[in-house]
Amino acid sequence: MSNNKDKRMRIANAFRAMKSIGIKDDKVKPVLKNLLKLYDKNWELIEAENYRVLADAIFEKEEAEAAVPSMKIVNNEVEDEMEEEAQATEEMERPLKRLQATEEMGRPLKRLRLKNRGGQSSSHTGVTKTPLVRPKEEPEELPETLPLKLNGSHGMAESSHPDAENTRAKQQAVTCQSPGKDKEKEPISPKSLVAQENGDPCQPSGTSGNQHNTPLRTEPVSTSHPMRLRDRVKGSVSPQISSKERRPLLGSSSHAVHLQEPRVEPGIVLSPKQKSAATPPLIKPKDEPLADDMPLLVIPIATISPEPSDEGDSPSREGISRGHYGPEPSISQSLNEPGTANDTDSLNEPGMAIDTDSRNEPGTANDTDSLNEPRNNGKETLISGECSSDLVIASLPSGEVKISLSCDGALRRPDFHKPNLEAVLKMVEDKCLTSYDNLDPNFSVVNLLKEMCQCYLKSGTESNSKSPQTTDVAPSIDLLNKSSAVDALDAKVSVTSLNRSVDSQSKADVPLPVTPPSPPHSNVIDDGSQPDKMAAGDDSETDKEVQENCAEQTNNLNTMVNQQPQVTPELIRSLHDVVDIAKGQEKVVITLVNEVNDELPPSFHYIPQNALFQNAYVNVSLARIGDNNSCSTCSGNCLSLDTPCACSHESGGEFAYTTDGLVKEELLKECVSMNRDPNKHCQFFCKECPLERSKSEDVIEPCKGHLVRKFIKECWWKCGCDKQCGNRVVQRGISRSLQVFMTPGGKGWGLRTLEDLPKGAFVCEYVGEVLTNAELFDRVLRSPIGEKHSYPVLLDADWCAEGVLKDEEALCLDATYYGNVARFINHRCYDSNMVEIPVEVETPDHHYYHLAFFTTRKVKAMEELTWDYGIDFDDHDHPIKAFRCQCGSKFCRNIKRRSRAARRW
Ligand SMILES: C[S@@+](CC[C@H](N)C(=O)[O-])C[C@H]1O[C@@H](n2cnc3c(N)ncnc32)[C@H](O)[C@@H]1O
Repeated sequence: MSNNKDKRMRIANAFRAMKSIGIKDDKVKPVLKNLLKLYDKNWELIEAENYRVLADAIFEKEEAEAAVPSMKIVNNEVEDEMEEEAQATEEMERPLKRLQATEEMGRPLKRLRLKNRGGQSSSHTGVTKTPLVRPKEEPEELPETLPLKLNGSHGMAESSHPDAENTRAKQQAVTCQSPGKDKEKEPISPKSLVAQENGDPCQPSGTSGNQHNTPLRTEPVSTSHPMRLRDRVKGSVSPQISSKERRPLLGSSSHAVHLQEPRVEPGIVLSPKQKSAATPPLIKPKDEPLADDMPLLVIPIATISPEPSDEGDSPSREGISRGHYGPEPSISQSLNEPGTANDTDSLNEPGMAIDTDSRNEPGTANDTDSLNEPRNNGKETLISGECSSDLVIASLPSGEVKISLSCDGALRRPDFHKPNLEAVLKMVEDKCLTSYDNLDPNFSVVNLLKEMCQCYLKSGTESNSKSPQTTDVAPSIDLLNKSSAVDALDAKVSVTSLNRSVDSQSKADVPLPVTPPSPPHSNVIDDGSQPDKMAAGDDSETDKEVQENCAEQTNNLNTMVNQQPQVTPELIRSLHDVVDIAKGQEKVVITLVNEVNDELPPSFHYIPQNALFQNAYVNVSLARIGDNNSCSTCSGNCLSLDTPCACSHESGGEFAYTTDGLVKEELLKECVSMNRDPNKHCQFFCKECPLERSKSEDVIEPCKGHLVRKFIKECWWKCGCDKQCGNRVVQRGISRSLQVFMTPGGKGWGLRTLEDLPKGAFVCEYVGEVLTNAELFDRVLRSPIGEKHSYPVLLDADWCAEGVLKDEEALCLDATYYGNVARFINHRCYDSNMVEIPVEVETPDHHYYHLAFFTTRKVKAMEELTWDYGIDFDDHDHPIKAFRCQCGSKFCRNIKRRSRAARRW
């Protein structure tokens, strides 16, 4: 990448990063310029910690501008001096637009390689029984880059001509029978192989010897379920590890932008799970729409609670907010007792909202309508001697700080009516002015609170190495004590977090979280009905379960722990990510919530589209797309044509999507059935399986079989239709409202929908780095002990197209370091509510395709989205131990295994 391009890219990325946390471009520009100058164009400093320096500088500039109006003049002077930066600035918008355009087109961010290759085929196998998969026709134009064909002895694909298909079908051991019958017949071809690693960290779980001994089992038997590449247990992997140096680096002169071997930045390594912690409810109300520019999610950072007058009991020293006058509550009491305020009615000062509300359900800092029910059905009674009030400060990563004041004592008075907020403030100011000699006559509570926010932010970011109990918010406390606002609020102030401290001492002090982990079945949100019913789209049982689960989820929102935060850069960054883990790269904001423990958002790079790693070879040349693979004469929406255009050939002459953008029933059913009952579907056995070859080139095991998958083919660049054409669904990206959340059932993070989804709806694509299998194996084997590789997916849906796939053609996706929301989708045995379907977009070459998730039935808002990884829990010999499945499905394969084992015992 040239310097200029690099620079433009970095500028664009900086803008993008800021945008993702709600900072507008015009705010970024001058600050970025100044920083570039200040750091002598050292981008690393600016990019570090997700552009923290830049974000801080923008915040500081805003603060300074509020206080010092001449700030802009300074900037102008700098601007004059920085001719070169000005030039760079002019270019800032362009790369952004270019990037956006690229992303909209749904293609990988990188340019793909052009190089000769062997064994290519543009056609799908004709062996499938299903009408939706048709042989594709060979491109009419033969580009220079058209790969060389392999010779027949390797069983290579030739063309989609029926004869050729037949030939290939013969060359391939394609079968619709149990794979166990055929696998032993497959020749092992060790010739011309170089030594490869042993160990099998990523062997698909459906490929065990066990499996072949039990061909009638109903579990998936092919390797086409990518998630069978299991989490690796380091110790169990053979030490005879090969290195990738033995593999030639192919296409090193390629135009593709290659990712370097990613490193997980030490600064964002997650802290171990704090089992006894609970985080605040970060969720927005499910029925509120997400705003594009301003996420509605409020992230409660701190509660400032009036302390009881007895100083000796100060909870601030314990890192625990009491939030009440009167008897000291337990932590769990303080969660649900009055003490934290919601913000319903606000007086919106610029950049700050001060909310006073005495009607809200205490204990919640979210502005969640569903939680704002009056207590006791609105009938409040005065409890003599009890009075409490809380001040809650919540901040959005965009910089907006929200302060909520809850006056619980008022709730208890039947004669209470909501006063005018301005009058209240005026009263407070007057009181302060008359009570204190040394106050500035210009003193105002609003300014005081503003200051408090600033001090809070500053102290939070400066208190890394200090004890969270005492130092995080000391400046705020000092400020308030000095300014007498404490008295104005008729209380002293302690500051606590709604999140849990990672400090060991407070761990000991703080009770266990209030949200207990659910047993496997209690967290089942998906339908647990009979498979046939599922396939038939019977959603009635589902609805009931979903409602129950929604109620459960909503109830969980009421649970919140007032605990001390350790405000670290990691926490700050993760809070940024909480608002939109996609960092503005998707059309929708994707929030993240953790109502279960204090685990921070995981560390990975969000990418909205696949990115090539090193050796993976994907040919997307336009020349490969022939007239039979595109509809150049179409215009507008292909789905509105009387006669389906050429792009429907792949799916048997009719489009895969309905006019509503949903996958058609028949195709959906077929794909679901393929996962649920793979033995009923066509499987094929490679002459020389790339997967086995990746494991060991010394002794290549016979292919364990792959399902012949059905493809959806979408219109693409050579087509005449427009971007809104109904045959372009996956390439338009995520459009549904999704949320990453911490599952209560021990599955870690999961993905859920915030809106009702119809059956057949596109949810998201599985996005990650495109690797060769060999690269993946190397990566897994080299990964540090304890680092889990839970995110690989095989792209083997059409490996049957050729006899021997070259290394660089047998691809997989790894979302461990770079990925999208799909990396959070958990597994559910058998009756998952999503199914993966391969989608052809930019190349007819099925070595590479998009793996898209579609709903298998109606899915209710707040339901967890799941898919069946196809894990074989009976594969005891697998070097990677499968996780203990907590899917909660009635058909859980792991539960069966466990109960079988118990019976044997
Ligand atoms: C693709 S990741 C899914 C996201 C993951 N839960 C996380 O927190 O990042 C796959 C990993 O999630 C966990 N997982 C997924 N489904 C599960 C299930 N049904 N039961 C238990 N753990 C599961 C396993 O640790 C698995 O290796």
